[in-house]
Amino acid sequence: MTKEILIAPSILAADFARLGEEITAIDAAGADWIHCDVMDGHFVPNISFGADVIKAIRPMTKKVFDVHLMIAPVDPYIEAFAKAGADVITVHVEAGPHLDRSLQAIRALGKKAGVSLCPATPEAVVEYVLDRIDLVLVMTVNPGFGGQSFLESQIEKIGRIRTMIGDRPIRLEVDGGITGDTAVTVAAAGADTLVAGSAVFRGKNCAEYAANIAAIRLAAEAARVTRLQDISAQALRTRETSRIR
Ligand SMILES: O=C(CO)[C@H](O)[C@H](O)COP(=O)(O)O
Repeated sequence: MTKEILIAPSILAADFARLGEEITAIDAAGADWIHCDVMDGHFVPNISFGADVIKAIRPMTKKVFDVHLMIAPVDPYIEAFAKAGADVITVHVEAGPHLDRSLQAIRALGKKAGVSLCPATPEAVVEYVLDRIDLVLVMTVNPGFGGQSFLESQIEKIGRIRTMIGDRPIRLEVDGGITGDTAVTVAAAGADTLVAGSAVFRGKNCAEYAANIAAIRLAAEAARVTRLQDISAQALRTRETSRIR
């Protein structure tokens, strides 16, 4: 069953010159998590910020810091991000070399562990780490830049991972091109945690950030409820059919 929708604004789209104020603003605007995109110019073709920046902004909010590491190698840096104040640390399947080892290292530091898949990566790998993770992050754009268009090709993958997760306490997060419209699509497919950069920070101030977050949440929550009702109705129909036979 999908959990209630969480909205995680990506600070990649924030005004870096006023990063502290931007964190305070999205906190007040109703962000559930703060999504931090760490890029190394090697695993992805862009450089964003590192552990020192996360440490500097950590005191600005009590909200969960959801740290998405788009870096390779990743293992030598996991501890630095844990110490900087990350609550959830997500690593890429493609970053290697040993995904299982990276996930164990994150949990050994007392943090929640996430695994992320680029758009062209099949989901089968998730099955082998289900007991090591708290989150799966499906990239709905190729990682590296904000403001890209949502890739429809990921919708079925989201649905298959939802089925794979079942009732486990694992969040299913999506990242890239999330707007009010695509929020409906991903929540209908089973996503419960939505990262949004441009669609939140295109606002000019806290009130506009709040309106943008609320619009995405409302759209996604309605789709989630419809999805759950459809599943219940289908289960009921299956029970009725088997009773009649
Ligand atoms: O991880 C990312 C890119 O690698 C960004 O978080 C993602 O693209 C969100 O930005 P937007 O909502 O503007 O698409």
